Amino acid sequence: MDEFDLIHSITPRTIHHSSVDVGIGDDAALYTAKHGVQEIVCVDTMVEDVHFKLHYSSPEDIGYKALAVNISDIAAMGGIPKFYLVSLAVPSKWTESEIKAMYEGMNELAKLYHMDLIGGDTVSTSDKLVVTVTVVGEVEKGRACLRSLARPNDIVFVTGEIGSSAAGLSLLLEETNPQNSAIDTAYFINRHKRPQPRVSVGRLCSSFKRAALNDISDGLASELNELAEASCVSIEIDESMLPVHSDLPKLHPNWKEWALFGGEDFELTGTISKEEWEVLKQECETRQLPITKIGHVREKTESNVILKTDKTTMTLEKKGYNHFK
Ligand SMILES: Nc1ncnc2c1ncn2[C@@H]1O[C@H](COP(=O)(O)OP(=O)(O)O)[C@@H](O)[C@H]1O
Ligand SMILES: Cc1ncc(C[n+]2csc(CCOP(=O)(O)OP(=O)(O)O)c2C)c(N)n1
Ligand SMILES: [Mg+2]
Ligand SMILES: [Mg+2]
Ligand SMILES: [Mg+2]
Repeated sequence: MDEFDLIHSITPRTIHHSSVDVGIGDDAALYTAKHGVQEIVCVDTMVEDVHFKLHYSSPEDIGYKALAVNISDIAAMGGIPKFYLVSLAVPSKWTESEIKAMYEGMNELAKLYHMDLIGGDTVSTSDKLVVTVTVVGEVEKGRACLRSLARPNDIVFVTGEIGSSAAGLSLLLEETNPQNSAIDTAYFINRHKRPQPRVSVGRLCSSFKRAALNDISDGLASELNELAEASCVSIEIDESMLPVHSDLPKLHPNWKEWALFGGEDFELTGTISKEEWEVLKQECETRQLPITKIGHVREKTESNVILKTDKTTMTLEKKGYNHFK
């Protein structure tokens, strides 16, 4: 396989945004930034055997998720994703058609969000596949949903459902073997392989006076701790209010661990004032975007995050996925 042929073959024929002055083909990309908006830039890497295994992930799945997790970070800022760059370290055993299939997976999402591939890098590696995606997006000036914007008495919410991705991973790794054949295991596996970034909810949140957001990559507990730390507040959530799929408890007795610490839900969790919550909830309902109140924000105490169950009240530690633990 020739590196230059590959680059040529993945170069988009059409560009959605006329603000792209130079895309793939020069030393760097050029685009003209707009007035009145802030540019958002984020990058996330996925590594074979750390983020996915090849025996259950197709090249399309890998490409899809590598872009999805970055779009999710743009969503968590309340922004619109616009451009992406892809850096690949590919083991020599990969064929050109497998690499192109990875781009097909990315393209599925890029089409949905009218995003343009504007650059990247390609190198060979002797061992595992490494995919790094950078996404550029934008948000109206001053409207980003920063982690530091939570205030006492705010409502704490989460979109969609949590724990399903971790359940899917557990099924894929055959750590969970459901006895109940009525459970749609493919649903959970799909939630793990094909997370749906919550751009619409992020955009709605950015239209309110003040909303804090974080996307759930490392797990709800970890992300709520980050929100509490960044805003110098404490967050109290109620276990009985956590939105989970009705089959999740049937899959494993430890399903609550999946919901709180599993991660990779790529849902949004955040906070908003009580008054604005009522409007946000209504707007989400109208658009059929699932969103659930799970607790509220308090003045800072020793515990950053407090979990209330029917029996106890405890500190919810910043436990979850951690690359160096
Ligand atoms: N190796 C690194 N060098 C510089 N900044 C980093 C590095 N790793 C992470 N960051 C920054 O630290 C912050 C938290 O990163 P991370 O936990 O990966 O966020 P997320 O979960 O949203 O992807 C982000 O602002 C990110 O850009
Ligand atoms: C084979 C395999 N083992 C474990 C996991 C679980 N896992 C890997 S990384 C991760 C956290 C999210 O990834 P990270 O690189 O921390 O993304 P970021 O927080 O930067 O968005 C989780 C839950 C997985 N997806 N695949
Ligand atoms: Mg990251
Ligand atoms: Mg994030
Ligand atoms: Mg992480």
